[in-house]
Amino acid sequence: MQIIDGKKVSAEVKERVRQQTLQLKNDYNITPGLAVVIVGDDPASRVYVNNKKKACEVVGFKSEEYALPAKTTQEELLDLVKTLNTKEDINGILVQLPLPKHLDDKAVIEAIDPKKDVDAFHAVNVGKIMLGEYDFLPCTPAGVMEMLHSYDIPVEGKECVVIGRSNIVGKPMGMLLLHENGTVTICHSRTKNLAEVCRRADILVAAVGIPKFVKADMVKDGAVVIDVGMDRDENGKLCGDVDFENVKDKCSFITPVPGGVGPMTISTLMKNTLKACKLQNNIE
Ligand SMILES: Nc1nc2c(c(=O)[nH]1)N[C@@H](CN(C=O)c1ccc(C(=O)N[C@@H](CCC(=O)O)C(=O)O)cc1)CN2
Ligand SMILES: [Mg+2]
Repeated sequence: MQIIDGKKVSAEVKERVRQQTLQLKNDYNITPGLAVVIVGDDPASRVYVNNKKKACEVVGFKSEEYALPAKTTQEELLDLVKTLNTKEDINGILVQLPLPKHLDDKAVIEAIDPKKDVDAFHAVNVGKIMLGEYDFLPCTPAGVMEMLHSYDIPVEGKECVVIGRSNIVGKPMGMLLLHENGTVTICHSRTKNLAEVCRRADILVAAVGIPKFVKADMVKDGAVVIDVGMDRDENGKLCGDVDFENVKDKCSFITPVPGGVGPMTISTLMKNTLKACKLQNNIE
């Protein structure tokens, strides 16, 4: 059994982005810029936003934070997004989710210029992913693929089971596995015989949002288990969707929480921002 080290792979990705950013600066005197928008004071969102700004510093990007109060109106938020769409020194716009309940996240995402949508949440980018002709990939699923590549884990012809069908993770995750010729099943709360379906998986991706949901009897011997969960256990400790301690010995590879998929989400965001900058400047 091997534990997939997301921190290590993420650091490698960021180092590649840093080198390319240096090159961009040398050749064209251009520095990629990312705008990070956070509304309200959700403590987890604050941590993620800080980590994104830190990552920008590491790779040599400019970052701008727009921290808006929880009572911000839909109109105010849309106005900010529209302003950022036209800012020349901003190549990527990221609105941290979840937004406070009174705000319509769909409308906000659709207001982002697709060329600056470094989360790849906009319908135009989602459509391009479906067609396999994309500029950006959504950060978490693309981070998972990067981990599989980094550990030379083949997808072609494998039984891939994704638990969860969110627009952010489950659905695009299935699509990316399909692009690499995996045989993909997406499970959800109405799936019958879920444990049986999961036991078929050579690659099992858990993105349900329920702490320690995946138990040992749902995992085939030698499976690759990827845990996208970011949950809290009964003691309030950070854990994933996989019952790691009881599952790990059945796996060939497994991702831990923390230190697995989470850091990959942020390094993919750096890749996307660099790509957005290059595309907007007609480079490559
Ligand atoms: N606009 C977006 N909103 C959200 C996204 C997203 O990709 N775009 N994803 C998640 C949150 N998220 C990034 O925004 C994210 C979550 C977790 C991590 C991470 O590195 N986690 C660490 C543990 C951190 C901790 O101690 O709490 C780990 O797993 O090691 C990074 C990014 C929802 N919103
Ligand atoms: Mg809402």
